[in-house]
Amino acid sequence: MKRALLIINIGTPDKPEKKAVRRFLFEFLNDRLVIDIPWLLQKILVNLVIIPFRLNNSTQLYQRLWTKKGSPLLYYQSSLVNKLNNQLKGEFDVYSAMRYGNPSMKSVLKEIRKKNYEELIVLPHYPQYATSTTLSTINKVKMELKSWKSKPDVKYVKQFYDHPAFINAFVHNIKKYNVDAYDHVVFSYHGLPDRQVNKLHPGVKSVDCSCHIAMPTHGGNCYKATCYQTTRLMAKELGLEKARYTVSFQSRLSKNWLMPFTDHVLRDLLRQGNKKVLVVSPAFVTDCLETEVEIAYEYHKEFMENGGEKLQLVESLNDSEIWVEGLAEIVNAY
Ligand SMILES: C=CC1=C(C)c2cc3[nH]c(cc4nc(cc5[nH]c(cc1n2)c(C)c5CCC(=O)O)C(CCC(=O)O)=C4C)c(C)c3C=C
Ligand SMILES: [Fe+2]
Ligand SMILES: [Fe+2]
Repeated sequence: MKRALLIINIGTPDKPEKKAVRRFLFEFLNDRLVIDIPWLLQKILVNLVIIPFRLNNSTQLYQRLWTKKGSPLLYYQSSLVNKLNNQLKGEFDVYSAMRYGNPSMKSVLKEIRKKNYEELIVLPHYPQYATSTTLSTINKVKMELKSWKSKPDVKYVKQFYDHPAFINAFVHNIKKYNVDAYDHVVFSYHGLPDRQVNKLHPGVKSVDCSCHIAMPTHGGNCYKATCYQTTRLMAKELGLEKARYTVSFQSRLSKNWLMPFTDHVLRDLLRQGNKKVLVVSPAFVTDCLETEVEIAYEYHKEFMENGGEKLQLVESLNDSEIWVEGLAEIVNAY
């Protein structure tokens, strides 16, 4: 059977320059599932407030992130897809696209369409489901497919936050560091507005729910619950006691996002005398602005300037052999 696998991540600007960053932020933040407020308010807030006020700072952050090979998110995913193409030869043709920016979903799906595949597996490259990432990606695929006369059988990998292949691959990276040599481990996830998490809590607000204690019955779709579950599974594999780690959320755009915030947690840890901290970021399968700049540069700088001795980020799965094999295992089950 002719099968295609399409791996989609969030995207990155074409260049670390104002014009390209503005174009990227414009497409990203005008998504109705990302800034999920009334239409007119979104247009005013995004285009007259958030983008104008963020642009200089975001461009500087992207300049710090950029390497000779470009943006890590893009080159790691391209390299991963090349390796997967070799690994899955004869079973799948593997493609890479970005939800915002390039390679665009539209252009890659156009290429896929020409090949008349019988089956298409779509894998939004996010371990934990969220409406602003996973659902937005799935909706965009569905929208593009609407105009196809002959459609393949499409399957969506909704999330893989608890898949042993994902957990083991991250644990493999964590074990490259001597966890016992650190005073504390922080599992830092990308944050979400409380509002988006609340929508998945019928009658209960995310601040009052118990998703951080155990997977609730509605847990499959709850980003907060799946972040905590990913952490528990990794901690179990590492033999890490509860008192030795903390879950936190980073990259907030405003207040009323999931708490506790990573920068606050790091400050508190330091105040309590934890001078050596290991940071794991399992919401990202690829290193990107949020890991390389926010954690490894900004949080690192603050931590060290305030008396910390070591703040070590565990590298993400990127294009590692263990993740190539892990993804092959995940998609082969579909
Ligand atoms: C788990 C993955 C992600 C979730 C959930 C997510 C939600 C989310 N993000 C924003 C706003 C921004 N995110 C930005 C960068 C960015 N976000 C993710 C992943 C998730 N976002 C990644 C991998 C990246 C980095 C991309 C790269 O090029 O390396 C940015 C741009 C940078 C900046 O200006 O800070 C914004 C803005 C919202 C509003 C949101 C949920 C509502
Ligand atoms: Fe983000
Ligand atoms: Fe929940």
